[in-house]
Amino acid sequence: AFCEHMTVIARSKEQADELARKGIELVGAAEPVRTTRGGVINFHYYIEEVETANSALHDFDYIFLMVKQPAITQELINKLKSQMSKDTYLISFQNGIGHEVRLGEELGRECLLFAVTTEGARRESLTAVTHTGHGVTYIGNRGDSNHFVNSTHILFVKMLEKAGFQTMMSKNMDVRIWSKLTINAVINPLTAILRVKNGDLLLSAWTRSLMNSLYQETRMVATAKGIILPDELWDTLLSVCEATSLNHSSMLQDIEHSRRTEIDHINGSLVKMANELNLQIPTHQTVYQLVKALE
Ligand SMILES: NC(=O)C1=CN([C@@H]2O[C@H](COP(=O)(O)OP(=O)(O)OC[C@H]3O[C@@H](n4cnc5c(N)ncnc54)[C@H](OP(=O)(O)O)[C@@H]3O)[C@@H](O)[C@H]2O)C=CC1
Ligand SMILES: CC(C)(CO)C(=O)C(=O)O
Repeated sequence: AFCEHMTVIARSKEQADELARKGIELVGAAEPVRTTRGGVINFHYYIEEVETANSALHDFDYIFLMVKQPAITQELINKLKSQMSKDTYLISFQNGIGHEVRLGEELGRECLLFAVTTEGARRESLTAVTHTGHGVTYIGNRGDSNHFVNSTHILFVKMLEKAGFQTMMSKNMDVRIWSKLTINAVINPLTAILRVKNGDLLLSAWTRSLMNSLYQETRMVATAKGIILPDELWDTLLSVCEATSLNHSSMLQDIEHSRRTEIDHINGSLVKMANELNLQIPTHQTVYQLVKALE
């Protein structure tokens, strides 16, 4: 990226040391790319030794929170709090729903921005990552859009653009979060349960019918929550399946690698909301239980 200083916080000391030695390698790029820009990127690590090892971290303008929802532990939230000044913004990149309420309660809504992205990335090793697909990233806050007057955000978006990420500020983040939630709540559990690629869901009338039930049930919950989803969302969902037809969805990959999935924050959140609203969403309930059983 084109910023003065960047700190990457890795999971372990081993990873941070490897990154400091080798830089980040972008696999599959036209030309070999390694981010070893001396003095610009620092690599730190999280966990046990964190308090002493990283005690110098502070004064970030923006923190990109790019972990899966189950990784947002209380410990991580406390750590984030300790690294934020009154001028720091935290940008939360998670799929699903639930994190926005929790982070808002813990960190305060005024310092929070949300990102919904269709960029694709996959970590290949401790230091290598593949950019699996170009997309668009929308960034904004939820509810009222006052923060958008902030000119620093405009510069920040320009910086992301310059680094090759198509980025836009959005005043409509609730709808964007819910639209992405709908797409993930349909494609992810079905591909994980059936162990098929995204495009395979389109090949059978049975899977299409399951997709449509999940879709209609999500719309029902969204409407009850006051979220007006776009009319064309079903067509968008089918296009995403086509455009990513050869992909293993992130949930299928998690199941294939025996990792915890984000099901609790995707279909699980919808089931919880439906229960609170006294709505029946049996297809979500069933896929939720099946993915939990697979986990
Ligand atoms: N990948 C993609 O293409 C897209 C992802 N998203 C969303 O973005 C979020 C992140 O996804 P993704 O990048 O794929 O997830 P990954 O799990 O692949 O990557 C997250 C990384 O964060 C590390 N990590 C977890 N906890 C900590 C911590 N406390 N300190 C430091 N590092 C930590 C993990 O380390 P370790 O592996 O060692 O646990 C892992 O390497 C998810 O909510 C996903 O749904 C949205 C759109 C596209
Ligand atoms: C849109 C989709 C389903 C693409 O694979 C995705 O976001 C995921 O795998 O989590």
